[in-house]
This record gives sequence, C-alpha cells and structure tokens, in this order.
Amino acid sequence: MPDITVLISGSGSNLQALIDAEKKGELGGTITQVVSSSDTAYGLTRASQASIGTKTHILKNYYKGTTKEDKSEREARREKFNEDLAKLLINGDIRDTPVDGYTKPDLVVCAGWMLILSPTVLTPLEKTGITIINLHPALPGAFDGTHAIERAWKAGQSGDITTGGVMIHKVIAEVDRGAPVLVKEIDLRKDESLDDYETRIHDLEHVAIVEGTNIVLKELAK
Ligand SMILES: Nc1nc2c(c(=O)[nH]1)N[C@@H](CN(C=O)c1ccc(C(=O)N[C@@H](CCC(=O)O)C(=O)O)cc1)CN2
Ligand SMILES: NCC(=O)N[C@@H]1O[C@H](COP(=O)([O-])[O-])[C@@H](O)[C@H]1O
Repeated sequence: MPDITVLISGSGSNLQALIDAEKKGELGGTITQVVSSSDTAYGLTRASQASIGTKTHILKNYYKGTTKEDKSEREARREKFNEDLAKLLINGDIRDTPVDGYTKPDLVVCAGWMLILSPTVLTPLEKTGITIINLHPALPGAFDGTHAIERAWKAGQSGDITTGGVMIHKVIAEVDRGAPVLVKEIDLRKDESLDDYETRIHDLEHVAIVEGTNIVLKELAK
C-alpha cells in the first residue's frame, strides 16, 4: 500500500477522516506520519491516538531572534524552513541523508496545512516522485488562500454567488490553482449563519478528503 504523510496545522478533523477511513479499510494507502506546523495542533493528539508517528516543523522557531521588520532575514529563514521541510519529508529528518528505516511517502496530503509551500519544497518532492495534494474549502478559482469559508459565505449572503463547495487539488507553486482532483459543490443559503455554513462545509470536506485521496492513490497505482 502507498505511504501517506499528512500535513496539518490545527484541529485535524480532516486527518481524523483519513484515519477513520484507513481503520475501516476504505483508504487505498497507509498514513505513516503526520507533520504539523504547530506544536499545539490537536491533530497531533489525533495522530498519536492512532499510533501514527508525528513531527513538528515550526516556522516561528526559524524566526527566533528576528522581528517583523527584519524582512530580508525572515525571507532567508523561511527559505531554510522550506529547505528543511523538503528534507524532513524526503529523508525523515532535516539532515541531508535518509534516516535509517525511514520510508519516504508516495503521497503528501495537505489537510489544513496553513503555510504556502515554495518551489524549494515542491521541486525536490517532485524530483523524488512525491505527489502533493491539498484540501481547499472553496471551488476552483474562487477564494484562493485563507479564510475561504467566510469569504464564500459573505459572497453568498450578498447574493454574488449561489454555490460554494470544496476541492481536492494537486499542489503547484501558484496557491490553490493546481489541477482539481475532486470538486464537491453545495448551495449557499440566504440568511444561513456562518457557523451553519461552516459545519456543512466541514462535513463535505470530511467526505472529499477521503474520496480525493483515493482518486490520487488510484492514479499513482497505474
Ligand atoms: N504552493 C502551494 N502551497 C500551498 C497550497 C497550494 O495550493 N500551493 N495550498 C495551501 C493550503 N491553503 C489553501 O488551501 C493555503 C494556506 C495558507 C495560505 C497562506 O497565505 N499562508 C500564509 C500564512 C497565513 C497565516 O499564517 O495565517 C503564508 O504561508 O505565509 C494560503 C493558502 C497549502 N500550501
Ligand atoms: N486554505 C487552506 C484551508 O483553509 N484549509 C482548511 O483548514 C481547515 C482544517 O481543518 P482541520 O484541521 O480540522 O482538518 C479545513 O477547513 C480546511 O479546508
């Protein structure tokens, strides 16, 4: 079975959907590690409870000793963060050679990973044959980036759009513009609260993340 690494930054409810699918024999791969950009992410607890190995890779640790005004220094630190993330995923640690016993993933799933992956990450992974996909809580070409759920809801309430949704897409340098793997639409309802819309979106995500991951895993098996 293909090995999967899941990238998270927060609650990990989509990671939990993948864990639950694997437990039920409904996931075409094995989640072998979870990498979090936050050391307080509840998703780390979910992974540990499922006996999945976890690692953290935290940008603020690279920024230590700098301030927001140190823009060029922080850009350099972020590049180092990205270089090390690529090594972490490929080698199992931020070293240059593979860790004994570590198996690199076939697929990386961004499930609420809230950092832009630069070419410094994407290029080495592509060269190593690792596919990366992402879950985004909006439709292709709409509301790229962060806070997409609230932005779509506001557009629905103002009547600008009548359909929202989620997608699983391949990850490329251009954020949220990679080829869609799976798109699921829902209606936007006038006078629906943001909380209620968000609940419907999350429910849809938990189906889409499993379905979309399985679609890609089937592609990889060809
Ligand atoms: N190169 C790519 N990287 C990532 C993609 C992608 O499609 N291409 N998808 C994202 C996930 N995501 C939306 O689905 C997303 C997450 C975060 C951001 C963003 O602007 N992050 C900021 C920090 C924001 C914050 O701290 O609140 C940043 O990285 O500086 C945009 C889109 C995963 N990465
Ligand atoms: N642009 C990326 C983005 O907004 N991702 C969103 O982060 C949440 C993670 O939830 P989770 O940690 O409970 O899985 C999900 O709603 C996901 O769509």
